[in-house]
Amino acid sequence: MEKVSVIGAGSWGTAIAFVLAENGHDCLLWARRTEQSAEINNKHTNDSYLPSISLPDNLKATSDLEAVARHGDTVIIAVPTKAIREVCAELNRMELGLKLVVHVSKGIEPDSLKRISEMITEELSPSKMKAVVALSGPSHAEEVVLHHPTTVTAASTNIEAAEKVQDLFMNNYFRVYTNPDIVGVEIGAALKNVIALAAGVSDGLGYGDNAKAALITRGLAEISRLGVKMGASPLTFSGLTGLGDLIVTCTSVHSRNWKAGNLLGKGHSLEEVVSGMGMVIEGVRTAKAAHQLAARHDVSMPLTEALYSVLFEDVPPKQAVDQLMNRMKRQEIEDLFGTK
Ligand SMILES: NC(=O)c1ccc[n+]([C@@H]2O[C@H](COP(=O)([O-])OP(=O)(O)OC[C@H]3O[C@@H](n4cnc5c(N)ncnc54)[C@H](O)[C@@H]3O)[C@@H](O)[C@H]2O)c1
Ligand SMILES: O=P(O)(O)OC[C@H](O)CO
Repeated sequence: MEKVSVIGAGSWGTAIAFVLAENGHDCLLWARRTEQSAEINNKHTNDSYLPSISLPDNLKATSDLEAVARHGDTVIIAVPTKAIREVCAELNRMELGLKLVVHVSKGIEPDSLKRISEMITEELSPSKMKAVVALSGPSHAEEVVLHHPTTVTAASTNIEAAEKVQDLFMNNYFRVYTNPDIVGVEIGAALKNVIALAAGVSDGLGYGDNAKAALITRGLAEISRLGVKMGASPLTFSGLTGLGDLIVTCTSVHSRNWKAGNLLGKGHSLEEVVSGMGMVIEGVRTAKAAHQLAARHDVSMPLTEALYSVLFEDVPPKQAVDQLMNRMKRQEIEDLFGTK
């Protein structure tokens, strides 16, 4: 059994730590607020994020970031994308040994257009990091902690590191594959949130399953088109972190991105939706990055652009749909991996 650190006690960090502790690992979880770490240690719950769930007794938490960072040979970062650099900069100031760094976040940084593993590599000195692995896939925290069968992918150019993460997590309800294509895995993970927001908008407008199927399949086409231009393998997008995560996030009642889109489709403002959620809606910030990436790589991403116009250009959702449906005619397959 291994010592593992998890940084971030939101829904996903807690669920990840839950799996590790159930696998018998000595897992220490960092919670920002001391009341939250006390709740995890004393009551074995984290009610603000995973109500009515009993956490394993062997799962321990603290609000001392340095103690958590030092604890494990493997350090898992589970904070929203916008907090990745800040957390890594703090880790970089600490006296730590060489760590295997895993991230479980899903986003792209606007302006720099960096993927999460790129941000981590920029912020953490090589003397602190053996390798970086992205753990990603169709996985809602709420279902993992009910032991519902879940499949994810550990992605790294360092295949031994990916296999190490696979071994840490695998059990009879959490199955982990490996993939060397970390570019494809991180692009799929980030951009599915943008399409899930659009799927929520569609449902909020009262559209049905035809529209949802169109969003998933044409969303996958534009994600793949961009990803391939960025150096990803096209095959990754038909896997768990592409199609798999797109399906779950566009259709699950648990998805914060879908819920946010649904409220937008029903006429709520972005400010209302973001302030009411109380948890991260990664797709909002990623939509900005995706809009910038489409321009940088000269790739057509009509669904992403439509969602962007609803979020940031005050285009009413119904008008965005009309514009999408009235675009110039295209061929379906030729369009898939073409440049425009
Ligand atoms: N919730 C899920 O089911 C799920 C599944 C897979 C991946 N993810 C991804 O995991 C990441 C984290 O999501 P989550 O669901 O746990 O979010 P969350 O909103 O439930 O929790 C976020 C956590 O990060 C902490 N945090 C926020 N800002 C911080 C900062 N500046 N510095 C340090 N800590 C900060 C918060 O205190 C909280 O503990 C996201 O990128 C999300 O897309 C979530
Ligand atoms: O709740 P969401 O929309 O942030 O999605 C959570 C996970 O990414 C689903 O795989």
